[in-house]
Amino acid sequence: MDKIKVSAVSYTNSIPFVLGIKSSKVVLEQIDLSLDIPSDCATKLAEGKVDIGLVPVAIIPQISNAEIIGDYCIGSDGAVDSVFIFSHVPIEEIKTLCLDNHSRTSNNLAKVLLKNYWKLQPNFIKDGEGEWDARVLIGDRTFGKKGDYAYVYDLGEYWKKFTGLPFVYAAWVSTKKLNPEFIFQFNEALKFGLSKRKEVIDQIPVRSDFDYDDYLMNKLDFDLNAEKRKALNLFLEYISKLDQ
Ligand SMILES: C=C(O[C@@H]1C=C(C(=O)O)C=C[C@H]1O)C(=O)O
Repeated sequence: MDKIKVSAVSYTNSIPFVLGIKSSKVVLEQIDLSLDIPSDCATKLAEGKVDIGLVPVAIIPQISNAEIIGDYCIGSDGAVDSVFIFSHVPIEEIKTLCLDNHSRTSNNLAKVLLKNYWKLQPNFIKDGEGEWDARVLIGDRTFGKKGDYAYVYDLGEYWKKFTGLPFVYAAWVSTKKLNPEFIFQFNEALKFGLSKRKEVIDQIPVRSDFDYDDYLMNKLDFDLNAEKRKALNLFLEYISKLDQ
């Protein structure tokens, strides 16, 4: 039987999921797993190169037959500590915001908040396209960087201020009709990985400028509950009203 192709995010936030998957013999023998930056997870799922991806939620409307599977996601309820607008000037003075080429969700979250919460209209550029006074940065590349910028805006925190809701950055999405038994086993593997977070943290070399324990245990919130689904639908609605 053909293996189910799975792409997961290659960042620290996904280590518990990956550990859970790798610990499940029954899941492992049914899949081919690759680890990719979020924008590549998205492209691989959109192009049919994988059947399941831990994909940035912003791309879900562009994928036909997309179905969220399981009970877990990469989310936060307030500040997440790895999704930022880093700026050299106060937010209302930003002229050009450089987007993060690893991201799909957080680039859109920045656009949604700038338009609807801060009521601002800066220019947006891709990395490498020119000068900027502020940038979106996500994932491990943000660790230890907060001190490098005069103004730091955690987008999970501002989404919560704006809507009162938690946020979903990435979810497990499948494009293939999967056997419910496999989905159950996959979900159990994710749950097991999350239960081993303390062990995961013990394996990561300590750094003085980033608190892995606080990040994986408190800031990230992996439960795809009803509030997060509500937030996800609201976010997708806001994205549909952006002039892209
Ligand atoms: C919280 C995060 O969630 C992520 C943010 C994503 C995005 O902006 O597209 C996609 C996947 C997740 O890794 C993060 O990477 O810091």
